[in-house]
Amino acid sequence: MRAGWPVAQAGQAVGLLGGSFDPAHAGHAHITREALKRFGLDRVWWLVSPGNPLKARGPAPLDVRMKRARDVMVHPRVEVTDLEARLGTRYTAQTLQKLIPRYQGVQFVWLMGADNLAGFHRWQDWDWIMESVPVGVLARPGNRISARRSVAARRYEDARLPGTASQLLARGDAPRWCYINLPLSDASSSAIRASGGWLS
Ligand SMILES: Nc1ncnc2c1ncn2[C@@H]1O[C@H](COP(=O)(O)OP(=O)(O)OP(=O)(O)O)[C@@H](O)[C@H]1O
Ligand SMILES: O=C(O)c1ccc[n+]([C@@H]2O[C@H](COP(=O)([O-])O)[C@@H](O)[C@H]2O)c1
Repeated sequence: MRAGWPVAQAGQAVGLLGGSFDPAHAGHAHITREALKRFGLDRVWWLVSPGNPLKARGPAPLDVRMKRARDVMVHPRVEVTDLEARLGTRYTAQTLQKLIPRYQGVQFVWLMGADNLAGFHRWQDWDWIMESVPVGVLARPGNRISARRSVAARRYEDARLPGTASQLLARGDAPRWCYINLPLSDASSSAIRASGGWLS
């Protein structure tokens, strides 16, 4: 593999946290540490997106967001990556379609905050994602009810693991997903941008 590609061994469980990270903040670091522990993951890779396909506004340059992300997330089992730029993908399903065969034997787990579960059914090939990798959802202030009532939560109700069984998320076949409660962080990139505290 080319230098710069993250490394994982067959048999390991790797969580993928995709985001614009515009900018990365303490909430991202918090849910990442929780996901490592609660979902029994070996590693987490942050996928710093070249640009969210559903957002009209372009983000700050990728190298600037990567640098900030590496400053915010310092952990021996977490890697900040530009994998989507390397793979030439912007949609999550396409990213997974390229990543899974590249890392044979690695069990990927898609991670996201509850706000993203609420709108997950608008993602490209979202049901393919559900059928292909376990999904770990992390509570976020204000999104509990919309996530619970979402199209994805209702369609895949039978595939939901209770929060008390979260350690099993990566240890079985998709579809399986798990919503975990955790101490909430109200940090958000949009609030940081609105306060002018980023790139000013
Ligand atoms: N405070 C938080 N609590 C739980 N999940 C979060 C939190 N902040 C971000 N996330 C999750 O992290 C992932 C990447 O988030 P993203 O880069 O979009 O940051 P954001 O703060 O949600 O940005 P924005 O405010 O611009 O929407 C998403 O799955 C999002 O749901
Ligand atoms: O694949 C899609 O259709 C899709 C639609 C919206 C968001 N995503 C992914 O969701 C992650 C969070 O996006 P964002 O912009 O809210 O940080 C990021 O990895 C995006 O690529 C993916």
